[in-house]
Amino acid sequence: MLIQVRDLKKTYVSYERGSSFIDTIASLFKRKTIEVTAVKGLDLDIAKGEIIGFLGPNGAGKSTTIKILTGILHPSSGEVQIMGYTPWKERKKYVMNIGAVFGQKSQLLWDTPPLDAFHMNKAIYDLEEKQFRETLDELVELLDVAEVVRKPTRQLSLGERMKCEFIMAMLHRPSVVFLDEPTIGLDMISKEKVHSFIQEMNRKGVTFLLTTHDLGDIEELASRIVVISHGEKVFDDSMTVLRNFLGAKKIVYIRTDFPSHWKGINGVKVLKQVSANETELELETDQLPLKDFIRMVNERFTVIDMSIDTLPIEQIIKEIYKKK
Ligand SMILES: Nc1ncnc2c1ncn2[C@@H]1O[C@H](COP(=O)(O)OP(=O)(O)OP(=O)(O)O)[C@@H](O)[C@H]1O
Repeated sequence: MLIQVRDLKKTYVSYERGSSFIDTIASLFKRKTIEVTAVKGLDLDIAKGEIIGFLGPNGAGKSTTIKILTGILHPSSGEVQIMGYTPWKERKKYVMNIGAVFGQKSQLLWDTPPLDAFHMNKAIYDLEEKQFRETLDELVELLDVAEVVRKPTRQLSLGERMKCEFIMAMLHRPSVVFLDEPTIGLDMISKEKVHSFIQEMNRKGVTFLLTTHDLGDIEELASRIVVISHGEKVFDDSMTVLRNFLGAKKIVYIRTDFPSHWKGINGVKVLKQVSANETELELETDQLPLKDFIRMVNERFTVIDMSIDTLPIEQIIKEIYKKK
């Protein structure tokens, strides 16, 4: 295993501050502690080459976990082994092997071109000139930013800047890359570019842990989904299993030549009567298999139009969040 997390716990301890003057004075003598357990015994195994979609509602403990895995934060207890390193113990050596991209935080320098920041990283990571050149040329070509990297960062569009953030994170050829909301604020085309870049890097063997609230990122990229809620893992499996989480449900839109009636049919629920002849249905295929449903529809109605979809992933994730 490339990443191994065992019974990871993190409790933050803070002190309650009084709101009144008297409370403030009193707190100088006796401070009331507040404990928040952000991560409550997390186990996680990630193999080389996986792209993990790491999801959870606000306050679930995602950032806390990522901070521990990148070595920024010490856990309260538990073990983490990433490529043989314990991140918070051997941070200097460890960071040579990892990269990170934060959608909301820049690693570039505002007033200078990204190219200067790339050279700064070359010095920090002590990269050989030849390797640095080769990697830089490859990344610049892949992301199509030959002109962009020469302009001051403050003049770049968000999409251009994000591409440069990726170059910054990948120059030292890390094996594991942590992505935190890497497509936040990007338009569809820039998102696609970022997605295909991540996929290309993944084909070359890079493992990604992707934290995002954007389910488009997850659907496009993740080979496995890990969901945490209130500091505990509530789901860890493939996208296929996730899609079947609420049972084998399908959403059927159907337009018939005359008004259709669905009352009393086992496994069929009307979600929306779009118009007299158009209906949106939820089909429970455990109770009424798709082939039987289609046969029944053909016997009863003349179908003008029909579409059959899986449940929207948003709905499934919402149910998983509620699980805890
Ligand atoms: N430095 C801190 N001191 C005290 N409590 C903290 C601290 N950092 C985080 N917490 C608390 O720990 C819990 C988990 O927070 P965390 O930031 O890890 O969640 P998250 O899943 O990343 O949320 P979001 O999606 O909103 O970024 C929250 O209840 C939060 O208030």
